[in-house]
Amino acid sequence: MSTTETRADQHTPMMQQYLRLKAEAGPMLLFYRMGDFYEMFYDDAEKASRLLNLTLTTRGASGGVPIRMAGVPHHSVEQYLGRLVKLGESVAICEQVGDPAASKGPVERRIVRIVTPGTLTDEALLPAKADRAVAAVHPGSGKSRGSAGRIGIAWLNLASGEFRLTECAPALLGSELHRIAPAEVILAEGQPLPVDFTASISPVPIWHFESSGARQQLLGHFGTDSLAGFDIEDMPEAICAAGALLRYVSHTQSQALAHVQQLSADRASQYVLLDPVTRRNLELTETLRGEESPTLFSVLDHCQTPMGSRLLRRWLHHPLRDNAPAAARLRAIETLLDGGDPRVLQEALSPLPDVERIAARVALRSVRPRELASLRDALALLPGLHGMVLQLAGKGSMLPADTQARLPELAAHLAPDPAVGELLARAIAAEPAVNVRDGGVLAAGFDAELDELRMLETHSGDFLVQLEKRERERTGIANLRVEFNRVHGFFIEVTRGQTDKVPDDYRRRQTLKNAERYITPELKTWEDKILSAQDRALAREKWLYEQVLDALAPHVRALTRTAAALAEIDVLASLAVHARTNDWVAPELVDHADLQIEQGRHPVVERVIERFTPNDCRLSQTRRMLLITGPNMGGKSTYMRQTALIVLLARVGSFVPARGARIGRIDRIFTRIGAADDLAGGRSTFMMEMIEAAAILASSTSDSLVLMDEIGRGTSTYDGLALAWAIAFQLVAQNRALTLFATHYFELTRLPSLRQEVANVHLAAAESHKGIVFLHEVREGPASRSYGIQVAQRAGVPAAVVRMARRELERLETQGTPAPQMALFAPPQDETAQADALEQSRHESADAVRDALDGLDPDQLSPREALDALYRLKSLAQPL
Ligand SMILES: Nc1ncnc2c1ncn2[C@@H]1O[C@H](COP(=O)(O)OP(=O)(O)OP(=O)(O)O)[C@@H](O)[C@H]1O
Repeated sequence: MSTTETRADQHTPMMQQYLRLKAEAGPMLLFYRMGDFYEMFYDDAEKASRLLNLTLTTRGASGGVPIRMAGVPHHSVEQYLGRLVKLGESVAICEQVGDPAASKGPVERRIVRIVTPGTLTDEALLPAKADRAVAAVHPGSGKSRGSAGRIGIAWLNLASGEFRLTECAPALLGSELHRIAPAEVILAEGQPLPVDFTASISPVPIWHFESSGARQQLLGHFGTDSLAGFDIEDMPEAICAAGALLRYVSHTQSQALAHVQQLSADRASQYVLLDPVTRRNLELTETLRGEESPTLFSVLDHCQTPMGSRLLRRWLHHPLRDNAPAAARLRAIETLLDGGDPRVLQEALSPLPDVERIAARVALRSVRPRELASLRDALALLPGLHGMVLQLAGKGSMLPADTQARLPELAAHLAPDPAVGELLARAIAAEPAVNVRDGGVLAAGFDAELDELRMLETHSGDFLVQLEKRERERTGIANLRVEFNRVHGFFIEVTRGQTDKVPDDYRRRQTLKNAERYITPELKTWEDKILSAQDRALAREKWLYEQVLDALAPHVRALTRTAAALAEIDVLASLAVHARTNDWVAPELVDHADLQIEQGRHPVVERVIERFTPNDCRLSQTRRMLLITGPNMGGKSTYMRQTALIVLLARVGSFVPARGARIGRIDRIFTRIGAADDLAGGRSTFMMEMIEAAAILASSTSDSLVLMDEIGRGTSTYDGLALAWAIAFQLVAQNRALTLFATHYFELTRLPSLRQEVANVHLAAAESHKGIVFLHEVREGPASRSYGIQVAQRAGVPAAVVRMARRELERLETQGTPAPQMALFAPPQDETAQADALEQSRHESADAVRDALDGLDPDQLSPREALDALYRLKSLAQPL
């Protein structure tokens, strides 16, 4: 029976309290604190026992039905929470807040924290090197002026305080979500996410997205009268999303979100657009197999701090369209390299803790004593680091003054108000305890009252020794002992044979088998004093800790800025070190969407291959497409990917693996590489290929970089060839995109004779007596042959099969090119004849379609058969 089916008055008072809290928690799991455990009941118990492999038990009964129960010990709760959020679950944590001694019924309990996959701030639950944002998506009503068809997105990274918003066309929602990569997405109830994206979905009432309420939420949080100062007024749908998001996140935290102090807009024109497929194909932060390395991020990440690693990850996913900010980063890296060895800077950064997340937890008042101690130690190191960065910036001053401003700007944030460091140095013990409740967190000398209470404790040892000595003398009992245990407190223990010597003022406290335990008025008075001193010391420490947090609160913003500067310096140093060790160069950033790469290499493959062959790549207004031919395994994909990665790195503001590079303003990078089945989505490899090609044709511009690898190979030769030809033609003639087009269809190498912006290049291979040798060199002109059979031979295909293939190839080659292909690629002057032939075949195919339709009964078809029929009809309708 589920909780809702049982009448509330059938329950014990405790269960009534539980059900009330459970109603508040809604669909989330409720962790209900009972003593040393968090218990779950009913359906929650069942679900948690399944997800966490807990033992399912029962506790009492309600209306004759046993109540199912499962629990986790409170000391290991973080570990269980970690597992649940990984599974996409949210948990409401309910604690005892009342005083057990003072309460008549069950102790008062309250939900004090809600843990959701996108609102984590606890170090134990967060990945160190990746952000975990929560986003709200608001498919606009179109009611707001000028926002028809726009989708509003807002996202918040609670562990750093970063709060942003943007708007996009519905077609770009997938790209935007993959860029932002939230762990959790908030949507209005009943509204599905209109794109394919894996995240935990949290529905909220639809009115949370309502415009004026959402604005009020934001104004209330930021304490402003208008949103004008944020420069976001042109994004009405995104403002609705931001309001709903802030409401949701505030609800999950028991504290105000004091560190969320800015709301800024991301505009589409800021970044080079990467669609989800391209992000995946280029293996920026995850390999195609879903592993963490080797990726562009894994080879570049020499960051010393987790905040640096997180920023580098963000940079790689946000290449910049404008030259100025990317150039500023480049100049900073150059300056670091000119100034000496950037590894010295890395050494100075390495002891630093995660200041960004510590600052956020200060704001959320959940910071732990040891984090404050590490913040204190970090602040003490900052003056040295500040001097070092300024000195490096000064040394590298060979460069023009305006372009190297980034380092001094960052250095300025490394000198926060000294009051913070001083406060922490005075307040926090050198090595504080893990939890404030354990005591020993505040430093000696910070508070006179605490010192006095602690003094009482310290002197208690002396007092007990004195007392024991005195009592032995007074009673003549030589083995009398004064001791303490948690249950009975202080006592004087006398062995059984000596009890007749005990004076009258001894009161019996406990009888053991061989001894009696007593208390005396003197010991009792002292015990009261000491125990209350301990309690008071703990309470005082707790209070003082809160005072320290209050005093730190106004500095959170500055600390966050310091953290951001540290992270950026860390990333710049990491890129500088990588550039120096791998012989990378600074690219020149230019305005036109041109690419000139001299002796470029693949940043990841060059790390795993002993002798990587560098290659040039030139694409410009007059040379817009390279048709790349060459044998399988010849290096076509590597060449294309390295070109895209070099462009991306340059747009990020990093050095690049090449001897020289001039990279222009690119608006988007598109890739159609490799085969990706979407069996779950019911789409075949060929279908996926065409969907991706359609997207590229629809959106690429003359400023886009397009990589097309073997388009059309997933279908019959003629279909594939025809499609590849038409797509290549369209890309160069209409889209005018900068395109690398790798193909096995030699017929395509005729395209340059029709369009002068297209050039043939090939990956060279040579045949020796041992078989084919791949040279991996890109040379002008088309490949002379495909070497498919030689590659198969090298791959270990049986000799008999290879022999048979050779014979078959010879036969095909002597037969010459089949006729339909000639017709297909006839030069444009044959257009009239072609038009007649087309007209004729149209009539024929219309008849064939009609016949086929007559034979179909839609009610009798399975979805699969319907799809097959649709394909058949489509191919019939295609004029031959
Ligand atoms: N420039 C290079 N220098 C050295 N080795 C290279 C180079 N380019 C590629 N290789 C090596 O050759 C292998 C095959 O490269 P790649 O996958 O790019 O070939 P391909 O032409 O795209 O093959 P296919 O047509 O079968 O997809 C790579 O795994 C890499 O080890």
